[in-house]
Amino acid sequence: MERPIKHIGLLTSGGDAPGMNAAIRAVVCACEHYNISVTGIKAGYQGLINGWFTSLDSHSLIHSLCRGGTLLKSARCQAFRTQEGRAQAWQNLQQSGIDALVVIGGDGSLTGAALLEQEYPVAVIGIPATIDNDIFGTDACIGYDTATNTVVEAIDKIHDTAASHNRLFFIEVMGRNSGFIALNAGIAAGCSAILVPEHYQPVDDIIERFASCDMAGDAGIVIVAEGHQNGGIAELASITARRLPDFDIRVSILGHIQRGGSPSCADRVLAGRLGVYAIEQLRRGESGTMVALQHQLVCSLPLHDVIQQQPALQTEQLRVSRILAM
Ligand SMILES: Nc1ncnc2c1ncn2[C@@H]1O[C@H](COP(=O)(O)OP(=O)(O)O)[C@@H](O)[C@H]1O
Ligand SMILES: O=P(O)(O)OC[C@H]1O[C@](O)(COP(=O)(O)O)[C@@H](O)[C@@H]1O
Ligand SMILES: [Mg+2]
Repeated sequence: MERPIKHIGLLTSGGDAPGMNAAIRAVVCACEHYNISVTGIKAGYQGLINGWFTSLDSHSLIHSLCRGGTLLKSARCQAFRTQEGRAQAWQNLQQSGIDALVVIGGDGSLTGAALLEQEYPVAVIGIPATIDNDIFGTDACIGYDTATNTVVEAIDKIHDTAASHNRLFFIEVMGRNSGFIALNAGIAAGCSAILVPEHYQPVDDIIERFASCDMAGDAGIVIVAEGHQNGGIAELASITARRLPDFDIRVSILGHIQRGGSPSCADRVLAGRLGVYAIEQLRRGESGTMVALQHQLVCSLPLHDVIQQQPALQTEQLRVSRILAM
């Protein structure tokens, strides 16, 4: 039984991710298709609390598909973590006549969405978007494919100079608590070693790996997720330098270039499919769920299941990464 959703609110929250604009566009196009009006909420939950609302239509989103970042802007908002903050958010939704909220964001944003849905009578649906790819229940999050490609391109370039100078590079990539970027970019860029937060690998393993290679005359790249468990990347490099004095070692932190840029084809298509499906699920009366991709098909699952679990790195991929490391 379809329920009459007439007016939705839409926001992007947490770290921006390439493809968020494509998701905004998909939601707006689906709403126009199904005669639902859309209010854009600026700067995530901060704008929801402060009432930073704006109208959105598909004409205002021409050319947005190829742009990184988010036209709605994003934020990390402490106030939404409090009951008072969420009460204010609910009041603003009610005053604007919004009967469903679509949240595009990462694991934190989806946690906030689940709480709001639990506490107040408003339909809420989540769309997974984070370069970290650390959301349970979906094969991919919007932004991850683009970010990983950005990392691979950057490492390929560093590899050129590393090889020319016979240097060993430690390259830090994003991933506060998750190693998806490091693992997959590490495989794709042919890194010598991959350090991820999920699996502790002692520094000794890295040192042993290079010491046994007689590497003073060759290049090597160690890719390190920022959340890895061996201290900072600078410390990692300096321990290695002390133990392998013949090696010419450099550190490179890729930083926020990983979050920007035009979204890949895969991210645009994912955003399009999930955006449309989110509106169709709301029309079917669904709430408190996240739309997802599983085995190449769109589906949805309860937000509570999503936020209580962490997606695991596949052991098969870890094994492959070790076999392919040179
Ligand atoms: N436990 C929580 N309760 C309520 N709101 C939360 C919670 N965790 C995160 N949020 C909200 O979601 C926002 C984005 O979360 P964050 O973890 O920074 O990014 P992401 O959604 O990309 O993982 C936070 O700034 C906060 O407003
Ligand atoms: O830009 P900020 O606020 O410093 O955040 C950096 C963090 O955001 C991310 O890029 C994305 O994380 P979220 O999707 O959880 O926001 C992390 O990889 C990184 O640790
Ligand atoms: Mg997150």
